Amino acid sequence: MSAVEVADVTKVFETKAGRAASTVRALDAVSLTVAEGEFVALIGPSGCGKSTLMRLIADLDEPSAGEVRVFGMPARQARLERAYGIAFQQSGLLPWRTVRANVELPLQLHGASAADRRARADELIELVGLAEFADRHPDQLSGGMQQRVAIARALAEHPRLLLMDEPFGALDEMTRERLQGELLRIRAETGAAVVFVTHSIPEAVFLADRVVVMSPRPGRITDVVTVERAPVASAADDAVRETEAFFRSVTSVREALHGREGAAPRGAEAR
Ligand SMILES: Nc1ncnc2c1ncn2[C@@H]1O[C@H](COP(=O)(O)OP(=O)(O)OP(=O)(O)O)[C@@H](O)[C@H]1O
Repeated sequence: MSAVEVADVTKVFETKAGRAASTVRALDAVSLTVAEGEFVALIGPSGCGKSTLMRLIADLDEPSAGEVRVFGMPARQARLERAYGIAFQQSGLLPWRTVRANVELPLQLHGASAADRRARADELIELVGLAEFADRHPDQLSGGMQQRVAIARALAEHPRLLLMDEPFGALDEMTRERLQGELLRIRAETGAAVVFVTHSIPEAVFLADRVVVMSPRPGRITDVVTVERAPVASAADDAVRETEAFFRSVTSVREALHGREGAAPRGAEAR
């Protein structure tokens, strides 16, 4: 079974400017399959529909045509069964709650006992390296630490899928690279599939098994680059970033994104 199956999905938004109504075709016949445990990065120019696609997978909006399935279920059912965790660019933490209380929130909303909540939250806070900060409030943490809390919260209910929309977009480069390594380590521990939106080619290549390249609006999938892995000890190792294999994959994604003279798009299938 696949983690995510997007089949021939089109999304058209109706917009109103004054009295005139118009439509925006954000996604056009997009098909994408993400296997269980697979890490897929979505990359493409601003406005090409990456966030729209994520919102459709998360059932925060509905496709105009086509179908989204998550672990074989309709997107609505997957949301109700809490089959995935979400971390978006703004960490979305509640400022009046401590780190621990933020991580506990989804468990509390879904009726876990106080003792279970606390045990799970402490385990996750440890996993993201914030044990000393469990009783702090978000405004006492750096941006990178806040994102780690958001990731811990997304993992609270043992999701087999993480949906991440530019979660590291607002961070400085060093923090960002450190969190990328941490995300890979966490993913190796949890075995979760990840769909990850980014504007950064090196970030996509470092993290993903496959990089899905989208075209300017209306968003279509124009290329899928399978990342070449260098034979290093661990995928999360920073040394990966200096390997020939890494550079080759970066070049492949860059060419797919910016187009090669005379190269025709390879079609819309992701697999
Ligand atoms: N609720 C909405 N109503 C009308 N148009 C929308 C709505 N949401 C998105 N759009 C339009 O759909 C297109 C795709 O937007 P989306 O946010 O998915 O792009 P994106 O690839 O995530 O962009 P960015 O990289 O800049 O975050 C844009 O033209 C946007 O203006």
